[in-house]
Amino acid sequence: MAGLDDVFGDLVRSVDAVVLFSPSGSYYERCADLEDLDLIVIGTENAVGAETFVELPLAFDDIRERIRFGLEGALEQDLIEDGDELACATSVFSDGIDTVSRVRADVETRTGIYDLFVKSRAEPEVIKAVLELAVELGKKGQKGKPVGALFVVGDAGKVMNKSRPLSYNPFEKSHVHVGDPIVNVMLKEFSRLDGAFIISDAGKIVSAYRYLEPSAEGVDIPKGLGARHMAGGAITRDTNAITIVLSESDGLVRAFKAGELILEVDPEAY
Ligand SMILES: Nc1ncnc2c1ncn2[C@@H]1O[C@H](COP(=O)(O)OP(=O)(O)OP(=O)(O)O)[C@@H](O)[C@H]1O
Ligand SMILES: [Mn+2]
Repeated sequence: MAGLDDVFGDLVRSVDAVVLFSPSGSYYERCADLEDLDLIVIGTENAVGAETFVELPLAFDDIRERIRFGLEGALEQDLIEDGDELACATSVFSDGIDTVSRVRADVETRTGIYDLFVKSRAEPEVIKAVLELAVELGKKGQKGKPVGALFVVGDAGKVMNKSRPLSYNPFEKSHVHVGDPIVNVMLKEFSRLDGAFIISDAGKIVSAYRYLEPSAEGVDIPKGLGARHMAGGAITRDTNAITIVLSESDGLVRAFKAGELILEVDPEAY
């Protein structure tokens, strides 16, 4: 007679590594005792002090995104290899780990999402802060109305050369940075007006109200989107900046790098 282990055991049979997403301390301890198995912890912070850790810039509500991002990071850090079979344990319904997925590491399906944070010119914390701001802005809108915004992050000198002012720059003589709560309020306020925000590698707000004039050819953008996304994509081919774009029309937040659409998230899902 077959037991449950015979059926579900296949999920974890002869995997190359166990990947724990934000485990509790006791869960991690239990797994650390498993013999002959590589153990990788992935999460927004290394709360259990794991030896082998991959940082997530966001908690990623969508499980597939969470696992995909985490595994891209693990591949990037050479913790796993193409073709490795992995037992990924994460929480879906509760706070604790309640789900195991068997996933095959595949370099072909790499989206560049990990690259976006870790291998861009701008600091990962700056990109993370701008992404969080765009998600927050997308969630709440501006006084209840949907709002669009375009943030160009990194390589600011070159971006300034490929853009022109639409209005006076309220950040002209200031030395303020993204992530600072007061600055975030200001950015939200200014997002009602036209143009792009230009942010330096270190997160300094260089300018608001910039009209981007990239010389790069148009890039592929999803149907229904227009000039904001086209310019936002193209400037990343022209410069080493990345862009984070909140769409007023469909409410999604997108990130572009090197002319490619890398990330698409629904603010409502966070
Ligand atoms: N080249 C540009 N540089 C900076 N901002 C731009 C540029 N082109 C358009 N925008 C801004 O984007 C706004 C919306 O333009 P448009 O509707 O064509 O873009 P979109 O890609 O469809 O974005 P959305 O989904 O938010 O409507 C414009 O009002 C303007 O503020
Ligand atoms: Mn539009």
